[in-house]
Amino acid sequence: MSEIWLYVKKLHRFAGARMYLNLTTMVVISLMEGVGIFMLVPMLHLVGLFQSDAVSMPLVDWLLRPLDGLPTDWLLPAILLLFVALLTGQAWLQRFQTNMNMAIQQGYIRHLRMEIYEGLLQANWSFFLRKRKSDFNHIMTNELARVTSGTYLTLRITTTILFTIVQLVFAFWLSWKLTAFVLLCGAALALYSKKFVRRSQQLGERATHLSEHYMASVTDHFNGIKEIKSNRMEQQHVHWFRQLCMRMERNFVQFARLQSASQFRYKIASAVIISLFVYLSVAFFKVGIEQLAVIILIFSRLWPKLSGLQNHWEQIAQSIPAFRSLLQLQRETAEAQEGRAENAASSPVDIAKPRGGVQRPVPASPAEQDKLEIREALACRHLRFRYDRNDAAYALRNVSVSIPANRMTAVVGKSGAGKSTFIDILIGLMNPESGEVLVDGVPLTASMALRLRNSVSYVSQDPFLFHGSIRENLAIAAPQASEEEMWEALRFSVSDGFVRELPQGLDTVIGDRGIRLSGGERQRIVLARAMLRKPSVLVLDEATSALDTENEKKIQQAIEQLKGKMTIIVIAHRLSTIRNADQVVVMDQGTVVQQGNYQALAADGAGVFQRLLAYQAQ
Ligand SMILES: Nc1ncnc2c1ncn2[C@@H]1O[C@H](COP(=O)(O)OP(=O)(O)OP(=O)(O)O)[C@@H](O)[C@H]1O
Repeated sequence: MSEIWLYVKKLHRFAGARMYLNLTTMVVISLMEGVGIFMLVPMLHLVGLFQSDAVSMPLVDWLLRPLDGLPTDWLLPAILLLFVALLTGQAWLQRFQTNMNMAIQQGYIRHLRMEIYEGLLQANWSFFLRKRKSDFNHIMTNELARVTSGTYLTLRITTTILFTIVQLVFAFWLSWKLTAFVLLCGAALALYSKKFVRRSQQLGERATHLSEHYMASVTDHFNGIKEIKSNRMEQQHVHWFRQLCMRMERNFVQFARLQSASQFRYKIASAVIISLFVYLSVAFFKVGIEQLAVIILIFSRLWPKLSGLQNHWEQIAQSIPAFRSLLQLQRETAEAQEGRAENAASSPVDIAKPRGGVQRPVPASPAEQDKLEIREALACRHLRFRYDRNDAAYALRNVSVSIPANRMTAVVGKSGAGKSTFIDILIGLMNPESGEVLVDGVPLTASMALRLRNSVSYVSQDPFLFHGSIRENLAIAAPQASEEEMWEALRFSVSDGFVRELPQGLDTVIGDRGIRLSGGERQRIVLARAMLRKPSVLVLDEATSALDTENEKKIQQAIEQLKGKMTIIVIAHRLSTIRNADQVVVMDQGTVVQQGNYQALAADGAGVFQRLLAYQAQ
């Protein structure tokens, strides 16, 4: 339950006075409804249905006092007019409250979405290494919807309780004995219904687990659709998917059954209670017919609200696991914020939970565009790093390298040697377990790392393009870039030719992850995008691996023109591409085994580099 209150408090912080106005409006609406019910008595009296005098009813006397001086013939129209005015006022307020509710609810959803998304984007890279990406989709869609509807239901329960209290005050006024009797029955029913709430929570946990699984599998399957189709694995996937869908269906049906079973019992109980109630009123409490009519009216309005309360309660219990998942994610992202001082010392695997509530993501401290330029060298000393501290294997062991500014450094080595890990630490994406990164001799802090990355353009082995036009994919890196600058960047990456030939040129939509382009074309667009940022450090991690020799050569020449203007770090498997590097760093099993210029390393017969060259020459 504490999770729910945290989100109700968030709603309170978000909606502020509007939340109180909303609650107050609800109370006023229920008061008006109570008064409307009371007014039925004098109306029925005036049309001759009730024999006794209406003024024997408490409150009615007070309500009708303003009509005292009126002639008898005007009394009924006057009361009817009042009745219409009252119901019109109530309907207006109801409309106002519904609209306000919707505005608050939708605003709250947007607020939560933004909070989670910002929190995620500001989390450090180590956080993402531990997580399954589909879980974010799941939380941001399904779980967020469950949480917002759960929060809203909690508010509705609060207003229903307020409504109930107001109506009960009316009922107590009329007959405290009958009201106490109904309340006792209600309490007994609520106790009996606890088991339904418990079961709802269990089903909710299963629903969370299943839909998480569903989202992860669907994402995986469509990411791997080419393999599935090429290897004719459709049937296995369909069969597996059917099983999962059936489990989800069973879970939802079970929850619906649980709800209908609890409503069924409520309905039977209400029939028994109403019968007992009427019998006791007439046989024991000797309640007047007007009071009995009003009490029955009040309870007939109240009882569905009480059974609705039970229904809402079960739905809230069902959504508690979603509250937990969301809260857990927000805590973890808050803890993994980039720029937090403690991140500098923490490993990716031992993040502690913050005590108390969710922390508001702290915006990245340095100004967004504040760049950290390297004047002399980007270096590291005695770096050691493990992806998992429970694992004995180190991805980096005692790595010390200096990368001179405005020169080209190539990092080479066998697959798994630690090249990408080294670069990730160098640009401050991850923190080493021990050792340090130095920018011009100054140890890299968490906030410096953010500024350093403002100066870096990183092109990965797996180029990221989104479903949009080439222009949009370029502009995401440099929104202010002019058309001419875009073409210049495309010329650099030898992609201006093929882009010009596309049906809509720069405005051609390239499909999901750039699927309508070839692997090499995708790499070239991403390289152009990297250049548009006008970086002072360019990191190319196997960035031209999918290119044909001719285009790779052209790009290589273009990159060489950059020497002296920016710091270039190239990770390459094809060693012919790094012949003109100023420095080559050779890695093997997490350590730097050789360092020097290409020719010197190639001449070293005992070195790893010569063996790598020899393999490629075969
Ligand atoms: N996210 C991760 N979690 C756990 N271990 C990892 C992770 N990423 C890499 N490793 C391990 O760390 C070691 C170094 O990997 P890294 O990706 O840095 O090698 P690499 O030299 O860049 O390889 P490649 O040339 O194949 O890209 C490998 O043993 C790898 O299995």
